[in-house]
Amino acid sequence: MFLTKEEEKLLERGDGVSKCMEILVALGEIFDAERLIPIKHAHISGVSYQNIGDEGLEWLRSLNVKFTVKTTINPAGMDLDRWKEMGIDEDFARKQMKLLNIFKEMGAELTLTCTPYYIYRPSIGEHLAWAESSAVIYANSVLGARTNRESGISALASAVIGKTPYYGLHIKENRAPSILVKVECDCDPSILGYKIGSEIEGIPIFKFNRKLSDDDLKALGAGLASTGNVAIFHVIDQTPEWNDFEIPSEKIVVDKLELNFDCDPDIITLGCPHLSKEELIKVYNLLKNFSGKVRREFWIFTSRKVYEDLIEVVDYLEMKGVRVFRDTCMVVSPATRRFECVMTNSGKALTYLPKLRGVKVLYGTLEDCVRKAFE
Ligand SMILES: C/C(=C\C(=O)O)CCOP(=O)(O)O
Ligand code: SF4
Repeated sequence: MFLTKEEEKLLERGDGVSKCMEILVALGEIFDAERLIPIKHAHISGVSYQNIGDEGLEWLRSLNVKFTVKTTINPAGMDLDRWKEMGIDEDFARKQMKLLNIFKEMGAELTLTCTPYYIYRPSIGEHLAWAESSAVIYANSVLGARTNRESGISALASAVIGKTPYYGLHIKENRAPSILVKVECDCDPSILGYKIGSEIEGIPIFKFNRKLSDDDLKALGAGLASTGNVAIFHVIDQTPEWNDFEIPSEKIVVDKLELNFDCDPDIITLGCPHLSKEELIKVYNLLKNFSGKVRREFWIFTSRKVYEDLIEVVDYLEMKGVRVFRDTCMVVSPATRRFECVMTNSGKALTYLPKLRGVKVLYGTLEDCVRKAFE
């Protein structure tokens, strides 16, 4: 991969910046990138102390570097104000705060959400270096911005250098669909993504018989990326780049989805990815149909921005016994180990909770989840 004189000099410094350059050069060589390109925004995952532990914390501290572009970070392992209520112990909380202080000193905004696009909405064609697969696929598919599916470490290296190797989804022709998915059922987009992700190769373009909302597209992408190596999809008549390419001849038809999860939930959870304002209001409107408080643990996850923008809605949910947490989620928090069976409407959580937290899962639509909470 070609390096400018300035980029060569960064490699020769022998410090944390050189280590970040080495990571980008190694990536560039692996993927045969011709050069590095500047990025507007990096989003780093691997922020929960639960996921990176003491070694990750010490490596981060040893880098001793500063971010040179806008940098946001993924959820931590706890709500920074209500961690005791989540059942998090003091030792974990202390180490998580130490880790967040290192990110802050490096120049990250402590956004602690997997929905940075609700805070900074990238423009079409903008080059990013984002980790967090649900955010990556949303940026590429719904916004037409350009990022590869970065790891927490490669996103961090790009945040320091301000660049990323020019390969993959940064290049227009690599964003073309390779399979048409005709959807002939009124399927939950989250579960559609969850099922299709592992069944297809390449980039899907979907044909729906209805208009999908922004939240439907978010859920479809999160589900797709959780079970498959998909970082972009298109939807005919709906996503910004659907009409820039030929419609592929290869086609599958989806007319029904079968799931077989079964356990009695000791907690119901929503917000993987973090809920949008519209999704939080939807929960509010459903809860108004039930008298009294919920009868099971019901945890909702969203970003601080959405929480603060809808504080009256949050107050109502809390009055009904729902806990609305920020800064974290069931997948990356050790709080989840208190539970055995988690009910959720999120295809991504159905994938990651058993894998990363070792709990059983039960699928329900949003309406099923709210109803179950009162049973
Ligand atoms: C482990 C996760 C996030 C994190 O550690 O920040 C959740 C899954 O990450 P993906 O990038 O969606 O695989
Ligand atoms: S809520 Fe879901 S999408 Fe967001 S960080 Fe957690 S696992 Fe990832």
